[in-house]
Amino acid sequence: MNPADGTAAPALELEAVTVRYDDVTALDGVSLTVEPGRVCGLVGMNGSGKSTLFKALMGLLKPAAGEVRIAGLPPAKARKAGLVAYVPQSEDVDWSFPLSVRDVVMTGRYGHMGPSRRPRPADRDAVRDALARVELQDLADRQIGRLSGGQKKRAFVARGIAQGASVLLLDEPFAGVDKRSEATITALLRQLAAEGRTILVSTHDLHALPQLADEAVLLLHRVLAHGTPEEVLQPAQLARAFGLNVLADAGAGSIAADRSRP
Ligand SMILES: Nc1ncnc2c1ncn2[C@@H]1O[C@H](COP(=O)(O)OP(=O)(O)OP(=O)(O)O)[C@@H](O)[C@H]1O
Repeated sequence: MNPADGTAAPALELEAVTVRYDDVTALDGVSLTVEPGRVCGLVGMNGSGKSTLFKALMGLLKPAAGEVRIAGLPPAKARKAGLVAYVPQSEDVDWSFPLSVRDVVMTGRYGHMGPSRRPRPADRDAVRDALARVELQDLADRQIGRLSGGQKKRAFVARGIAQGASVLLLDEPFAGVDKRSEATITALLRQLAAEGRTILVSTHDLHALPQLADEAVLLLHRVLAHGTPEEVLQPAQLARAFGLNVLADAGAGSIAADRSRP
């Protein structure tokens, strides 16, 4: 809540945020506001700063300048309060870790447990409900690495649901995922937003953006455009974000920029 006027704070707010890795400026004065209950698609070429933006929102990277707030709170406080959940890129997860799907979802409850981390009935109920929500209840005992790409993403979304997060950050949930799983995850994210959660999701699938997102951001270290998916997907905007090759692709009936990445 905004104490000044009693209105709800934006779900996500960045104000002139600059993040540097030594001499690389990954984010350069990024300002962005996303209101509660929205799905916002984050689009940009490889290296444009999307993962850095997520890490800044999670408080994992400290901006050299500017301010980040989640539901009006600094990221560390929002994270401690369990308000924000992160679904990382698949490469950033050790899938050989000996945890079942249920165990992974249970880690979302740690903030609700005491220091012993012993699950109580309320924690088990929350995990069961979250698994049902993403339709993974039948695979709950399977080792997490033995899921398909789409199922792994759903397990992490379930972790965020069990946590009770109001903001979900998803870094390329559709990478390496087939079209059917992509549709399932899209429908799930839309339902979660309809219930009032806020979703920021990076994606390379520009064709699917209008079905996925209420609004979109085009990033190239700065915010090049922020508007409806239709506004953001204008060829002139895409050319600025991706270079001219995307225009040639669009002419050939494909605007899925750099999907050929390894
Ligand atoms: N740990 C790091 N040390 C140095 N430079 C980094 C580091 N992480 C990212 N960068 C650089 O910061 C810039 C933004 O990287 P980031 O990973 O945020 O991009 P991205 O849009 O998520 O890319 P991708 O689509 O490939 O995941 C790039 O130039 C990248 O090389």
